[in-house]
Amino acid sequence: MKKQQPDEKRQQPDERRTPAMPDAPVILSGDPGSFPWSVFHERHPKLLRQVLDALPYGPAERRHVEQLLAESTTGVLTPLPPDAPDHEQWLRWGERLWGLPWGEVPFLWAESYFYRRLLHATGYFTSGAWHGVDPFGPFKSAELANPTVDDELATLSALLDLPEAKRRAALLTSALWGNRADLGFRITNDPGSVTATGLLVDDGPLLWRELERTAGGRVDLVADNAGRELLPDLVLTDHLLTSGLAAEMALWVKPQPYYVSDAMMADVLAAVGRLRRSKAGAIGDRLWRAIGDGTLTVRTHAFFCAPLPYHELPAELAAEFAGATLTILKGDLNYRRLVGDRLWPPTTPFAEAAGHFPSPVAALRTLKSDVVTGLPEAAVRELDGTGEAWRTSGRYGVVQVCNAG
Ligand SMILES: O=P(O)(O)OC[C@@]1(O)O[C@H](CO)[C@@H](O)[C@@H]1O
Repeated sequence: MKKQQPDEKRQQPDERRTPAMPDAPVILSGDPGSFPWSVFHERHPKLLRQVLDALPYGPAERRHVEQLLAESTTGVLTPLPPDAPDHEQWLRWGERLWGLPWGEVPFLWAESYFYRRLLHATGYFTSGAWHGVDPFGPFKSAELANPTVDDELATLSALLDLPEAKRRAALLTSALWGNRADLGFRITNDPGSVTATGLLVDDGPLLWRELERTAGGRVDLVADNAGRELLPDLVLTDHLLTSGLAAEMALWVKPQPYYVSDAMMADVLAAVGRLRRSKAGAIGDRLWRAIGDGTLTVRTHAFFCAPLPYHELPAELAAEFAGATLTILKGDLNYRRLVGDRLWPPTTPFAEAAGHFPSPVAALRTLKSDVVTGLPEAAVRELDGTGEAWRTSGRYGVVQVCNAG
């Protein structure tokens, strides 16, 4: 008999919205040598060292961070303390998982919980001096302050002068490859050595056709990383609004620090401010006004830091997305949550894995984890033949669309 995977035991909240998931194995992180194992045993130790170097946390916070590292690499899952504001919520999310070694629960679940525990260790939710201090804040600020960002913004601004077809392709390309800029990924990958090589699926033309077909509606963009990824996302947002392809936009961000550089409201404000002080100042000013008059709403929800796939969207969030003419999901983690963090055969049709989403959906994603769907068989054969870690190298990307009319 097949061994039951931990997240198969959990009751699905709404069977009507949850298609029968095929039997692809859920990704776990306990296998030495696997990518998820390296995240816990190589990436996280470096990350925690950088966090402790970047801010003068006191002995108690430092001790808690060291304890988290030990627990998440060699220990078992223990719940948040009872006075944590989301203690009950996590107890439910982790039902039947508490007490298991971290490597034996779904990778997506364990990574999400790691970031939540880091906030606990650094006092983010505890009343006291460190309350509300983003442990990744120094990295995010340093990235935006980098003088090379000025050149990138000048280039992005110049895209708007290109002829329509070229402009569209360039805007998507910038938003897509901007996803390589995530700070978590760069902890174990030298950005200089990672050159983008290939778009494995390009549904870009279909995406623009869908935007034209539904012009005048509300387009949602589920952001991923702050800084260098969010800047091109904002330029794309501005274009969709000024061109009339979207009458309104919703930009969904994380409610709290997560996966190192994931964008929160504070990061949106910092990025818009950075745009306003650059050669792309006109774009920044338009976005500022759009936020002010409600044409662009920045939104968030606790579910964006939940350890669950989008098959389990809470009803109120599913209803919000159902009102979008198109939802654009950025990045690797959103992709994992959209299709389910499973070892799908890479030729599994994207629509089969993503068709449950409440609106037409487009994924702009650089491949930085094992999950992938919708690839042509010949491409998979060729990539496998290279011996390269193509699923996790950040050198490949996809633009995939599903549920379009
Ligand atoms: O969502 P993002 O920012 O594109 O990527 C998140 C990421 O860095 O985190 C995971 C490993 O920690 C991988 O799935 C992926 O590489």
